[in-house]
Amino acid sequence: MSVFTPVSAAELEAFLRGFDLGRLIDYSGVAGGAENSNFFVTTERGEYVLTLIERGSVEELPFMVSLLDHLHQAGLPVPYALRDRQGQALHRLNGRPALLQPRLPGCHPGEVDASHCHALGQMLARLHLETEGTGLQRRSDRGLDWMAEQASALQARSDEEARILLGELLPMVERLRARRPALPEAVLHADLFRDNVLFEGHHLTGLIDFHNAFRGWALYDVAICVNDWALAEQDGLDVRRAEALLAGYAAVRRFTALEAELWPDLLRVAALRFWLSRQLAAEQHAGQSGVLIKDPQHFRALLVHHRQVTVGLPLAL
Ligand SMILES: Nc1ncnc2c1ncn2[C@@H]1O[C@H](COP(=O)(O)OP(=O)(O)OP(=O)(O)O)[C@@H](O)[C@H]1O
Ligand SMILES: N[C@@H](CCO)C(=O)O
Repeated sequence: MSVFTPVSAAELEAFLRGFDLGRLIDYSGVAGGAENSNFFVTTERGEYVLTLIERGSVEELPFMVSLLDHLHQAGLPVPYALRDRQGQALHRLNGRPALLQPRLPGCHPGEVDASHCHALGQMLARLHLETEGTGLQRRSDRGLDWMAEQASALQARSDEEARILLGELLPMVERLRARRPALPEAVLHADLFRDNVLFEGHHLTGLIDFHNAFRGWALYDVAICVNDWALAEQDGLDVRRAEALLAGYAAVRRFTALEAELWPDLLRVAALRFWLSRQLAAEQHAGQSGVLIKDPQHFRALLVHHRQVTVGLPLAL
């Protein structure tokens, strides 16, 4: 499991006394996360998730709190920071910034089908429409500049096949950095993998883990989702699931011609970002027990497949 910072029952009871949630009944560390320490907490009033933030700067947290308040008020199924008796949303526990949020119902879909993908596409487009006009601003610490730097560094310590692949990708990253195309922008979740979405059957009940959210190209978020939700058994994309996700999205927000043109590049950029971050995490946590390491090679294989992109964006006629 991935609990980097332990919390004792006495520490949690003291923390909860600041809220109006009744007494602690039970709690347990959550095994699923790879970046933060999470605990499921049951009190006399209900079920909650306590998160201790392990990465990123504290100055960025008010952005996430405001974003989740905004989305919650707009009716999207997201968690949001519960306020204590003093009205405070952000706390500290055991030396870490801490948030307490309601626990959402549902679970991560085991087997993903086209209907899950369609629902996800619709919800992603709603997220973008709800945030495109807000003043919520945050830059990603894993944007194109970071990718260019990390891809060059990885190239220098890789085998020949990876060096060739990175050699193809770096000029594309540089082109996008130089061109800065006028793609539609919104606040992106930027990490909406299957383990950050909850379903009850085919009903989407939760989007969680907004720690990577930032303002950027909406299409990049779509690409991140397609790379995970439409992944085929053999590393390429499953066309049915990819098309269902894109159709769900396009039913709520139409794609533009420029988005259709840059779609193959955005799919590659989205895969590169997670190859690089997984590679760094794998090197950083090598040999440590109890830390969930996600496979970087998976995205490298997907990038080989993405040399030829066969799924296009649906454009309204
Ligand atoms: N509000 C919530 N409601 C229900 N379950 C939640 C909630 N927040 C977190 N979880 C559960 O805890 C797990 C880990 O949470 P989260 O994805 O936020 O952790 P993380 O370390 O930031 O993860 P990641 O691996 O995506 O970086 C989730 O997969 C989910 O099962
Ligand atoms: N969802 C990410 C981890 C968190 O950024 C991955 O699968 O690599």
